[in-house]
Amino acid sequence: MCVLVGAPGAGKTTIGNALAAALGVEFRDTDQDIERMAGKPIPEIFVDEGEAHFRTLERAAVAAALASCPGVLALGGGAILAEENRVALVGHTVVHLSVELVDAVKRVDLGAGRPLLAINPRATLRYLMEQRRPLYEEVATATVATDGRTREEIVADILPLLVR
Ligand SMILES: Nc1ncnc2c1ncn2[C@@H]1O[C@H](COP(=O)(O)OP(=O)(O)O)[C@@H](O)[C@H]1O
Ligand SMILES: O=C(O)C1=C[C@@H](OP(=O)(O)O)[C@@H](O)[C@H](O)C1
Ligand SMILES: [Mg+2]
Repeated sequence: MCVLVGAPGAGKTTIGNALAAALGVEFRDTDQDIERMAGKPIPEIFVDEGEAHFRTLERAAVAAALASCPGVLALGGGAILAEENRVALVGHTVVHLSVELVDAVKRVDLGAGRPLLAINPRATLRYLMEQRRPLYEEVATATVATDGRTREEIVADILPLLVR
């Protein structure tokens, strides 16, 4: 199993899908699992129940996804904030998809659905990325840079990192 971590806009969901397709294995994304568990989209969970409740659902989703062992698993950008999740990742192949602020801002601008970035996405992303970078590095067994690179180039970089 390969777990993808990184900042919002790093491409975890996109690259995870492409990587799983290239390998012919199952793809899971904890954000999609959380939406299914909650029966509503992530922005609504934040509005109705708050971030703390989202993080509780996220810890359950990470534990369940790791236990079910899909071929490729994308985590939400903030999943590594919980020590419980960082501990659960030990022993797995964890790839940090790194991204600099310029590309991350461009990419998150492409889509809605990230409640933490609803207001002033650039400043918020800069803060989140500074706060979290050491945690992504702590859990990662490898880092792949995504800036200015195509999905195909990134997938090609990840494939040799996977022990079969
Ligand atoms: N390497 C890339 N180059 C250009 N755009 C990308 C790349 N990877 C992802 N994207 C785009 O960036 C946006 C965010 O990607 P997403 O996979 O949702 O990131 P994450 O799950 O890490 O937040 C999407 O619109 C996606 O199509
Ligand atoms: O950075 C975060 O705290 C979050 C990132 C999102 O996932 P992506 O990193 O896939 O955008 C999603 O889990 C939620 O909006 C919270
Ligand atoms: Mg995602």
